[in-house]
Amino acid sequence: MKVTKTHIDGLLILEPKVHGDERGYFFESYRKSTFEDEGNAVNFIQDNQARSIKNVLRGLHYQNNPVPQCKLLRVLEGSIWDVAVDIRKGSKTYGQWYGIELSAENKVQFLIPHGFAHGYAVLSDTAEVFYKCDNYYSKDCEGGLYYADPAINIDWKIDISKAIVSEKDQKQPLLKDANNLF
Ligand SMILES: Cc1cn([C@H]2C[C@H](O)[C@@H](COP(=O)(O)OP(=O)(O)O[C@H]3O[C@@H](C)C(=O)[C@@H](O)[C@H]3O)O2)c(=O)[nH]c1=O
Repeated sequence: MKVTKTHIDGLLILEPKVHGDERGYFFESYRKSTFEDEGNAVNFIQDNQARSIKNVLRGLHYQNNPVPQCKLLRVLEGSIWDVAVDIRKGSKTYGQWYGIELSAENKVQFLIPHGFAHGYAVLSDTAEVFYKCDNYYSKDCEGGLYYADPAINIDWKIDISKAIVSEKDQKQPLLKDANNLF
């Protein structure tokens, strides 16, 4: 697994070594020691899978303390533009976002630690997204930010006027009004 750091501390890009042959391919999709080697030991305890159609935009979401979630994202079918926003108060990159295309074809994975809001937009006709989490889902601790907050100014790589967004996500607060950040 090739691990690349981004300019935002803690966000990692992972690229598995794919062994191709006449049968198809094989790769290790998860190896715990990868994160230990990075000094970032994570104990994943929940897996999620979501299917979406083109232009669906999910997010921005995070979970508050005491159950923050570290997420390891990958795409099983199609492609998405995956975005993490640094919401760690005091971080030198607070309020900044990082985006990366994850697809079934490129097999890239994205590690989003505690202290980030996360969302993605679907670029392909359909996309099947799979992610591991290090804490269980807690409805009571859900937090969110408005995906089109001008202060964050995310380029979602889709026509935002065509974005398909849940009712909940249309009403998420702006970063300046969110009072439960990290
Ligand atoms: C996230 C989650 C949702 N649910 C339920 C709640 C609800 O009835 C239904 C759909 O939930 P949502 O609308 O919140 O699903 P979704 O908008 O896909 O939420 C996800 O968005 C991405 C961007 C993330 O980062 C994830 O952590 C998660 O928040 O599934 C669970 O049972 N377990 C879970 O872990």
